[in-house]
Amino acid sequence: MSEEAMILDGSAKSKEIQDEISAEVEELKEEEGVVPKLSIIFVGDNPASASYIKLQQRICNKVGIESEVVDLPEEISQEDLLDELDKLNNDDEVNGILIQMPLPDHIDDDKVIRAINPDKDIDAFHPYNIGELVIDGDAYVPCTPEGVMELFDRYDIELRGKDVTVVGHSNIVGKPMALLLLNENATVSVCHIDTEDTASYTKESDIVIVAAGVPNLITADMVKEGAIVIDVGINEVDGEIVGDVDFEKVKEKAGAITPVPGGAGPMTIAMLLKDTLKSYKEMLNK
Ligand SMILES: Nc1nc(=O)c2c([nH]1)NC[C@@H]1CN(c3ccc(C(=O)N[C@@H](CCC(=O)O)C(=O)O)cc3)C=[N+]21
Repeated sequence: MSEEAMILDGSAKSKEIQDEISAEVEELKEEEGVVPKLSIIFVGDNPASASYIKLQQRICNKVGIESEVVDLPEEISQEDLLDELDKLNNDDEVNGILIQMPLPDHIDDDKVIRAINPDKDIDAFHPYNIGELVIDGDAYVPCTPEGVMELFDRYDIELRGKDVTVVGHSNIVGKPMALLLLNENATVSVCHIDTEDTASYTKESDIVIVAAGVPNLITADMVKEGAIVIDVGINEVDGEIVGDVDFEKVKEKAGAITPVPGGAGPMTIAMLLKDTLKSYKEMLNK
């Protein structure tokens, strides 16, 4: 029998990054007298969003980044939401803007996304930032795939020439993930809901990255011996948080694997902080 997979510890790496950011914020605060600020737009009262926002605010607080939640009622009109967004777009004290998803059904997500000031769009929802990613430019990258790349970097995992399969093709995870990997010269396949035989791709891959939102989607028979498996799924099953990978079985076969919780999630939050700090530094230089 093969050895168990190495656990890629997103929580530990996230703490490492938080310490680095905290030190830099402390230094900048002394020089500038102000700290970076993140504004979170929260429409409605989805409990999952509320708890995620609390987590973000706790970690912002820990590293010395100011955070505010702009709490808006579920029934807010599109126009009023755009007005609130515009206030943040034009507020010199606001460095990062995060629009908590999902938005209510009567709001046109696309209109809202296109209205974010791209310079403050730390989630990289705006087409400007996505376009820069396509040409490997210097702009914001969606936090979750950015966090996965940071995890590869901090574990010295080489991507050049590797066969990688991304399962899931959302605008905020799967697609930008594939572009980031391609920019590092990995050979990338993207599987999704209409892929006929996802296993035929994952079985041949050195690295499998899953962001589908389906518990136990990836089973041990679907991964190559020694492969690296990154689980981006966050699902609630019987009151517990689980990913998209059958973790217990897959870890017997994989070479390295991220746990849920404690894997991609904490890396996402670390990138949120990193990008808010980046915006702050860029706004100082303008
Ligand atoms: N505009 C926008 N940007 C987002 O980035 C965004 C969003 N909307 N809407 C909701 C999802 C969800 N999401 C999570 C990120 C990290 C954890 C995380 O760190 N979770 C911990 C577990 C926390 C627990 O146990 O409750 C972990 O994985 O270890 C969770 C959820 C970001 N999202």
